[in-house]
Amino acid sequence: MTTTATLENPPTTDNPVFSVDGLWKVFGPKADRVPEDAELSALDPADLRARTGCTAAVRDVSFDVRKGEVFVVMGLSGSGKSTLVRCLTRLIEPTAGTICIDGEDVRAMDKARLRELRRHRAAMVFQHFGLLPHRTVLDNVAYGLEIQGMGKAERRARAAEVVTKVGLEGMEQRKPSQLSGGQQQRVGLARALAVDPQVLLFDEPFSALDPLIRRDMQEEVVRLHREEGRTMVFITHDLSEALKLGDRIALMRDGKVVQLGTPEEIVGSPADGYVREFVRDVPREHVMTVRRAMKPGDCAGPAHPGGLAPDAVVADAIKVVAGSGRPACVVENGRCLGVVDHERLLGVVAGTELRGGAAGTEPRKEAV
Ligand SMILES: Nc1ncnc2c1ncn2[C@@H]1O[C@H](COP(=O)(O)OP(=O)(O)OP(=O)(O)O)[C@@H](O)[C@H]1O
Repeated sequence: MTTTATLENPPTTDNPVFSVDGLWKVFGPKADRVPEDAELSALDPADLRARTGCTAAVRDVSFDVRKGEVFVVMGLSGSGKSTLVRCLTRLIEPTAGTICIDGEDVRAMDKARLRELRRHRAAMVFQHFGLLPHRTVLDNVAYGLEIQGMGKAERRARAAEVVTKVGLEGMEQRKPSQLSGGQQQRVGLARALAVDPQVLLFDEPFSALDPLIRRDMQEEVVRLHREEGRTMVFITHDLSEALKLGDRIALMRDGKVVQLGTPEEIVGSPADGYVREFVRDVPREHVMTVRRAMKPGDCAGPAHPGGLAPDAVVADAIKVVAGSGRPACVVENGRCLGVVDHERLLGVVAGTELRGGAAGTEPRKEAV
């Protein structure tokens, strides 16, 4: 389920695109006092509401979005996902904390700078695509460029390029009502892409689509990400979507980030009982990699049978091991990093490799 595709520009840890620290968004009367007051800020949501009439939609959240990654914000309805992502460009005003984009303080931006941020640097793709009904596909896609003041010929040429990129070639002159839901969503995506933003912010963009079209669109995002290495922040309440798209996932509950990690870390080393329950039914073999499943160490043989890449998922390794009837090597740059056999692979499927309490990305314990 994970995106193991090789990126031309893999995510980097230096110079995050967004850097968020101690972020709070409290709705309700005298919201400002909540983050400042140790007693109030420690209350659970129901008690806080009873005491103050306030809802803390985002509670003391800190994270970086790295350049080139797909950063997924996941959680159940009401956990604070939309509020958090809207705070990034101040579509919702944060109550406390800091937000920087490329080192620039978003909370200190004036109106003009904010407009520039939303138009050029961090474009949002909404669930309801916000298409203009009387305009053609091409003009809808060109709309963001028009707002930026780009001339007609230039913006139409640019829009035509992006329309092709999202697979809508030949539909340029249609109106939105003449498109399917998935095609409309592609127009919304193309419109955001046309302005060539540094970051794309997706707010549950595919939740209204039927499952097959949804899968198509997910693959489209994976493809765009692979080809362009564009930084994306993606909200979803759908775990399989999060696991499929995310390089890293922030799992939210009651306004807090309860775990931030790769799909493999979240599924393989849940931070607490809530996360464990959340990921209980995930087919682990589609998420866990052989790097984690292998017995580390060179096989000492000359041939390295199997030749699995370290990021191959266990499901693929099972096919290799079952096909050959013998253990397979995990190989990187011609070097054997370790070996997986059927026992290790089954241990991952069964979840028994967690026994002994593996945590974070530490080497896992022996399968039993
Ligand atoms: N304008 C508002 N005024 C008061 N409370 C709000 C407001 N907007 C959101 N909330 C509350 O903040 C909490 C988080 O809402 P938010 O919409 O961010 O959650 P979400 O995880 O995006 O949910 P969903 O998946 O249903 O969209 C909820 O309890 C919600 O009721």
